[in-house]
Amino acid sequence: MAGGLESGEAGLERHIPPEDLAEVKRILYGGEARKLNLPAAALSEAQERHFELQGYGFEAAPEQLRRPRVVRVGLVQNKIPLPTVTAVAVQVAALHRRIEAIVEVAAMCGVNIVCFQEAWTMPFAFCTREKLPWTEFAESAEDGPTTKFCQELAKKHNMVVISPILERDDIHGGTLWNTAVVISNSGAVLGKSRKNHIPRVGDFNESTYYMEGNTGHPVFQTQYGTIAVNICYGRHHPLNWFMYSMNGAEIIFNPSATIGTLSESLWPIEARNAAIANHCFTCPINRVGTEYYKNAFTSGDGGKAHHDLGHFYGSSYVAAPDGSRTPGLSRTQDGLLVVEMDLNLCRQVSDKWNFKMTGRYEMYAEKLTEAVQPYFVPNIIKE
Ligand SMILES: NC(=O)NCCC(=O)O
Repeated sequence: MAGGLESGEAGLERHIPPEDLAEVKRILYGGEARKLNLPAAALSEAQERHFELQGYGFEAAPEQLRRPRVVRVGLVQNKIPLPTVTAVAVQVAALHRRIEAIVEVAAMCGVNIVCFQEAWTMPFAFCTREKLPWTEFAESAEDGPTTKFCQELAKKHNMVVISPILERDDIHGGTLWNTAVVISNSGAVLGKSRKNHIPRVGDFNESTYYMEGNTGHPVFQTQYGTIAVNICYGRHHPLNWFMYSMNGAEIIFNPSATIGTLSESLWPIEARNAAIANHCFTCPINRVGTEYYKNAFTSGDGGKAHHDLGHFYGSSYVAAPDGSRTPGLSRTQDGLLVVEMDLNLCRQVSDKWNFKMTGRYEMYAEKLTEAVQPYFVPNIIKE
């Protein structure tokens, strides 16, 4: 349910007495995030184009030997602009136009790396279990029309673009994957990262469509920092975040599609905890709106057949390695969140808390190797 609440933060601002608000935010959010001074032209374009624009910044302490490594990321959340019965090519074109308009504003705000929501070129139709027309939205990650479109955006705006799509892998028998394509600011395709964990919960029937990813935990060395993409349900797997971090990711994006009744109470916790545990920035992004399907589907739970998966609650935010976070974008509106961060904060927090240094990885590696064997005997001490 969307309910009447625009965002959790709006609720706090409305109901917490002004004299307590700063302390409440310190306890809940690790402090009041610094507001970015975004260009007036960008704010008015966002208003004109009907999306929310918010900007925040995270600082690091000055160092003697390293210059600040300041980067601006842009997180985009959006509704599907057309009904799901519209012709596939028309829906894709409308989404391209919508994203193009938002990315133009991101460029005005000096964004260096932009990330879109999971499967951004299509409705999140995996709940239906119907193959057509949904599999027709799948494209080549290397040279499909959406990748070409994003390459143009990247070159035009000198921006790294993370484009999560439904991938059709023609060199492997047309296999489908849920894939984030990472495009350098030069316009070159740097590579791709496939979704490792596929949900088996509620109406998220994604295993009907595509396979568990086989690209591991790649990180991408960009001009602006070392980045990785942990797609949606991978958010619930601490070891998945950890593996990207082990490969050196300083920013881990988490393009998602998830609904209020299922996960809204988990949303503020999981990515934020991953930022703390791995001394990195995390950027969870969720789509917005309710998407309706012509044919009703059931949840296999004896309940009534229905035409929608539920309300995608947006609320995209950024969490920093020191545990602080930005407010979330709206629960109901399209939005662009611009966040400036000094990546030096990652090592500074690591040197303070030493989670990487104190992690007993060799002990876990040895025991995990045993635990995944079929005849593993758990270490339980009995009387
Ligand atoms: N897209 C996706 O994996 N959704 C599953 C639900 C969730 O992870 O909250």
